[in-house]
Amino acid sequence: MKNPKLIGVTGGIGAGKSTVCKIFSTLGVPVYDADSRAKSLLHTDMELKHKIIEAFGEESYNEDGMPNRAYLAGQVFSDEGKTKRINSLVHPAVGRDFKNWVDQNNDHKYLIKEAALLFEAGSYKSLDYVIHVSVPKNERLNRVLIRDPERSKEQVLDIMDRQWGEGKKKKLADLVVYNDNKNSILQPVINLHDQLTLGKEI
Ligand SMILES: CC(C)(COP(=O)(O)OP(=O)(O)OC[C@H]1O[C@@H](n2cnc3c(N)ncnc32)[C@H](O)[C@@H]1O)[C@@H](O)C(=O)NCCC(=O)NCCS
Ligand SMILES: Nc1ncnc2c1ncn2[C@@H]1O[C@H](COP(=O)(O)OP(=O)(O)OP(=O)(O)O)[C@@H](O)[C@H]1O
Repeated sequence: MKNPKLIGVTGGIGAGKSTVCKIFSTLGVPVYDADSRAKSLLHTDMELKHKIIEAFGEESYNEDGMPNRAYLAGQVFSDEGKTKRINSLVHPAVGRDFKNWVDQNNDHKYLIKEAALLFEAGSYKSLDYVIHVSVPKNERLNRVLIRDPERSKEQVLDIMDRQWGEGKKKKLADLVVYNDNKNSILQPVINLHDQLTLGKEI
C-alpha cells in the first residue's frame, strides 16, 4: 500500500475535466469520475433511489428502472432549491463510493477524482490538491452546445448558474490549468504527473 495522494480535477461544465483526465488515464493513473459514478449510483444504490423518488416523484425513473435524466435535469437545473436537494442526496452516496474506490486502488502513487462540484460540495477538503481547469464561460458554452446537441443554450446557462464562478474556484485551487484557445493542457498535465510521481509538492 502506497497511501496515494488524492488529487481533484474540477472546473465548470465544458471546461475540459474529462479531456484532462483522459491524459492522466493514458499515463496509467486511475481516475474516479464522480459525475458518471453519481449517475450510476442513481440506479444501483437502492436507498438513494428511494430518496430520489420521494423527493422528485415516480417520473424520476423510466419503466426499465433507469433514471429519467431529461426529467431530472429539467427539475434540478432550473431551481436552486431542487439542485441543493439532489446534491444533499447524491453527494453523501458519492463520498462513500469514492472511499471504497480509493481503498481498492491504494497501490498507486496518486489518484485522480474528477468532479464538477468539488468546491460547491465541500469534498475538496478531503483531497491533497485540487486542479481547476479554467476556460472563459462563453467558450465553455460554445463547446457544450457542440458536444450536447440535446441541450439548449438556456439549459446550459441554467447549469452554469448552479455552479460557482471562475474567480471563486481559482482562489481555492492549488493549481489552475488553462484550456482556452491560447494554451495547451498537455504539457502542464505531464509536468504535474512527473512531480506527483516523484512525490514532490505541487
Ligand atoms: C440531474 C442529472 C440526472 C442530469 O443528467 P444529464 O445527463 O442531463 O447531465 P450530466 O450529469 O451529464 O451533467 C451535465 C453537467 O452538469 C453539471 N452538473 C451535474 N450535476 C450538477 C449539480 N447537481 N449542480 C450543478 N451542476 C451539475 C456538470 O458540469 C455536468 O457535467 C445528473 O446531472 C445528476 O444526477 N446530477 C446530480 C448528481 C451530481 O450532483 N453530480 C455532480 C457531482 S457528483
Ligand atoms: N482545448 C480545447 N479546444 C476545443 N475543444 C475542447 C478543448 N478541450 C476540450 N474540448 C471539447 O470541449 C467539450 C467539453 O470538454 P469535456 O467534456 O472534457 O469537459 P468537462 O469539463 O468534462 O465537461 P462536463 O462538466 O460537462 O462533464 C468536449 O467536446 C471536448 O472535446
